[in-house]
Amino acid sequence: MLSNTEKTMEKIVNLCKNRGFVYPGSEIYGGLANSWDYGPLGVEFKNNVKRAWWKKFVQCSPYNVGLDSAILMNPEVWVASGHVGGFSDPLMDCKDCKTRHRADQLIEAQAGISPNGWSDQQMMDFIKEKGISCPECGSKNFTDIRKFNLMFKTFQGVTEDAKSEIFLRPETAQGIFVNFANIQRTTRKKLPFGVGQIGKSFRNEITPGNFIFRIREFEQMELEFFCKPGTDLEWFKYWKDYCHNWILSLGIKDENLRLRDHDPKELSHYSKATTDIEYLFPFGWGELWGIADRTDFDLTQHQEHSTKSLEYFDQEANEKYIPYVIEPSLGADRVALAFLCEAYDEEEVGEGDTRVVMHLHPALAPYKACVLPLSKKLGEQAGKVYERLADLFPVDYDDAGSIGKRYRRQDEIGTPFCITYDFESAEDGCVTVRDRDTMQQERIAIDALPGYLGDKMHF
Ligand SMILES: Nc1ncnc2c1ncn2[C@@H]1O[C@H](COP(=O)(O)OP(=O)(O)OP(=O)(O)O)[C@@H](O)[C@H]1O
Repeated sequence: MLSNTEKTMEKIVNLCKNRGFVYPGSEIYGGLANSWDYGPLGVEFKNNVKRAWWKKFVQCSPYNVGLDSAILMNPEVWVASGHVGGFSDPLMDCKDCKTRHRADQLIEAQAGISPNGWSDQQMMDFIKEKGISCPECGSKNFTDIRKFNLMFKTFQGVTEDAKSEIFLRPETAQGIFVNFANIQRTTRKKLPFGVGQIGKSFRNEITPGNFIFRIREFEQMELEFFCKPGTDLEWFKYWKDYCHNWILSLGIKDENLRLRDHDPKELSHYSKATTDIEYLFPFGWGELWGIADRTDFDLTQHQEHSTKSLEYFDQEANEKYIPYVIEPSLGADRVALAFLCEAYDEEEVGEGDTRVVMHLHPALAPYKACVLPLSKKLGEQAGKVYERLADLFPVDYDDAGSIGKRYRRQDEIGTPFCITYDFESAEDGCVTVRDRDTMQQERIAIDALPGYLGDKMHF
């Protein structure tokens, strides 16, 4: 089994392009930098990632409900949230090769420390003092830091003036905060409760890259969990463990994960505690999931700016207060990339023979099984097995080439089971099921297949 540092992004990206997981965006027009399209396998896979999140964070949680709020919001929302004034990255240009960089990322990459919470001046001083250099040309000749707002701006309606200016949301969370009172009133939920949402977000990133790790149009899976002030640190721990377990249960190894607590100097001014769950990508450690205790900051801001009360009446305590919020925020594309990196493997099978295999958890695999007739003559009966299963799960059908070649094609796209219909199948009502990971085969009754596959998808 390859370790994560032995895997290369090049091989993973090529597999994704060649097998229809992810294509470069607008490719026939020469592409659009850092935009990607999910192909036939990619859309199934990414939907499975989102479903797996929804299942555990909304469906199975006794506390949480879901929401799907609009991408375009009243611009005042972004004033209240702090995004208009503060959602910017520290940008620096290399005066020699003219490349553009994020000062915080240069420090992190070259000095190995996180400058979260530092002022621009502190970063500039540090860069000069430690001789941080341009990763492209090695020069130390940088411009001063300029602030660059990451929100995409456009216009609503026919007039393109300041009054019709509108933003594409840079996070889904604010849609939850502005609906807090609606949701609480209509569901009659008592604290603690949470609201989960999956949706597109847009950030005009200065340095996008590393395939789908950092893109300008991406999807987030966010939970805003509202609780009584004073209970927040307990819930912070609860959700941190819950997130960690979710990711382990879908096949990511703990050795490729690290939970990094922000130290007090690094914390945002409104946050009491923040932990990032980081993953060891082939290009190094990267943030996967940000989990933060945001106190009552967001609801207080919206209460002030909207002048609508966002207080909660606690019947038991007979008091009113603004709830505290715990926010676990995860990028769907970013965690999809982590699952792809984790799953990718090249294995020796027999002398001088290797196979490429994606060990995706069955819940995430684009196809749960592939039905293979041993001979084309068995196509009609095998087709019936396929139809029966296709009604329940996404499954593939392949009758081209030798069984060995067909297995390899399915291994490469992560199909966990290959189901061979052979000349005995009509008589004994059974098929041979081959397991992708162990390559072991077992004989299973056709009638038992739905239950067999269903059990394997559990996590
Ligand atoms: N440009 C992006 N492309 C893909 N996913 C993203 C992007 N920006 C954020 N995310 C995802 O959304 C999550 C929450 O967003 P958050 O604002 O906390 O990120 P961030 O701390 O700004 O990330 P980074 O430091 O990597 O820019 C991140 O942990 C990540 O999984």
